[in-house]
Amino acid sequence: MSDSIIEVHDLHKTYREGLFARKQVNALRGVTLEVPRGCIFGLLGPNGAGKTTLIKVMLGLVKRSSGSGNLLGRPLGDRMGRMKVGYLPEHHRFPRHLTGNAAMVYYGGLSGLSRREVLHKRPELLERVGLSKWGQTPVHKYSKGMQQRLGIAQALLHNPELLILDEPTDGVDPVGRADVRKLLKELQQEGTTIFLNSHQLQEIELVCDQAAILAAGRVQKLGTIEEITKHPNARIEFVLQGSLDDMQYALNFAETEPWQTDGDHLARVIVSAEDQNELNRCVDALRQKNIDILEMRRLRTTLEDAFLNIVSAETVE
Ligand SMILES: Nc1ncnc2c1ncn2[C@@H]1O[C@H](COP(=O)(O)OP(=O)(O)OP(=O)(O)O)[C@@H](O)[C@H]1O
Repeated sequence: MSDSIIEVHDLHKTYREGLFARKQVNALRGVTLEVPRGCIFGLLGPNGAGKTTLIKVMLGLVKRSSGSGNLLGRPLGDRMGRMKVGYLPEHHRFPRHLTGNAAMVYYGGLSGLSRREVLHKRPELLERVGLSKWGQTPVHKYSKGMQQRLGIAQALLHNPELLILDEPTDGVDPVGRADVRKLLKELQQEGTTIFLNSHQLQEIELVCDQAAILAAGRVQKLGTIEEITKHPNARIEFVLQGSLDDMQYALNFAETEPWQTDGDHLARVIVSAEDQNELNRCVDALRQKNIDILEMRRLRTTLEDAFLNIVSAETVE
């Protein structure tokens, strides 16, 4: 049996609107991806990329136009599969008059839990999300970060195997974001798989093991964060000490970016080395000239760079 918790294959979704449904929006145009059990998976994409549509199709809240897939081993939209999912929708709003405690009972009821079951689980969950002292307070007095944490607590009420969070840190300040990250890591350690849809690239980079970049309804890139941020041409940064003339002589065969030097004995230079042989050749040439290699590191692009490259390429096409 596959150990993927989500598998979707060639998913398409076309919304039809307007008079006689003449206007069509192709929100998903052949999405294929797999999410391994136990990982924190990030879905990234610009506005309108199709992220929320993908989540809704996975949950069966929106009907797909074509394609197939399964969620927790059940066909997409199947009720049994959905029962093991905790979901925090984008822009969710709690009824303003409810207290935190009452909101938990209300949402627990929507997940099919009895009041007794909710009362049993509620103290532990509110404690986990740092809201144990706020249960009696009306939700409209909560900050945005507190509301999101309460949203996560309600999504956890029925011990889901998979937690799907649509923009969980939207509008949350840096301290609140760090709290959410810590909570997600703890949940992962306890065996929960987390599917996170976020605009916050740095959040994804800090918390996710794997990610997909979605643009214009298609997966443009999929893999571990390391794979996504790997630079196509390996760039190695050297910090060198010794005679500047000798350094430049030693590396004259290599492709380098402009040198930065202190004008005396120290230099920082970035070398493009296609493979390990070329890197070894640089190191050998430097050492033959008695140059000290103080630092050597492989440069990576940030997730933001990777994202912008992919998204701008998609816009140009
Ligand atoms: N119910 C709907 N009817 C018609 N078009 C829709 C509907 N829901 C979404 N769309 C369109 O489908 C496309 C994808 O929207 P979706 O909300 O899935 O994107 P998103 O990546 O989640 O965007 P955002 O980051 O802005 O929330 C957009 O062009 C959007 O306008």
